[in-house]
Amino acid sequence: MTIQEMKIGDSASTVKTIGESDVYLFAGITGDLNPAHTDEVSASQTPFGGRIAHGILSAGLISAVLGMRLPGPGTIYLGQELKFTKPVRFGDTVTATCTVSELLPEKNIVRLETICTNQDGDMVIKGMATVMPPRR
Ligand SMILES: C/C=C/C(=O)SCCNC(=O)CCNC(=O)[C@H](O)C(C)(C)COP(=O)(O)OP(=O)(O)OC[C@H]1O[C@@H](n2cnc3c(N)ncnc32)[C@H](O)[C@@H]1OP(=O)(O)O
Repeated sequence: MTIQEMKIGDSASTVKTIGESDVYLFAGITGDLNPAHTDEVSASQTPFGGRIAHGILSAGLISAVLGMRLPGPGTIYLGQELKFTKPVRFGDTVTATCTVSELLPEKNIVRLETICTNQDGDMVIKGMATVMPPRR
């Protein structure tokens, strides 16, 4: 979508269950082998009581919404604020939702509220994205 086709309140989502294989693939791709994600014995001694997903793996679903749905293909990601408010555990189903909150047509820039929730409706990530939508 171009900025002219978007309006405040427009929203899009994607859903994914985050499995152990997703976490291990992400660890391998990024080199982030933090025991919080990869060592059940060590992670069982943390306040979370077991392994949790990388926060930025779940946040990647926000990028998927922006690049594939709203605004969609051709979007340039300019910035992202994130707060990780609850852990994502192996097997959790995360829904990432992006909602248009500000349109700056003179700069071709859009700001969107970005929220991820789990299958219980708990917010696991909240933040704001800044993007440049395709011009046509
Ligand atoms: C290197 C990479 C590692 C990873 O990827 S780890 C995976 C990603 N991270 C997570 O999954 C963390 C998810 N977040 C949580 O589970 C919870 O969140 C916490 C356990 C960290 C804290 O929760 P609680 O113990 O209930 O504390 P509270 O009462 O919510 O907050 C206490 C103070 O801490 C501030 N705070 C809490 N979370 C955040 C955050 N995400 N960003 C910034 N500040 C935070 C609050 O404001 C507050 O402060 P005030 O008492 O002054 O109001």
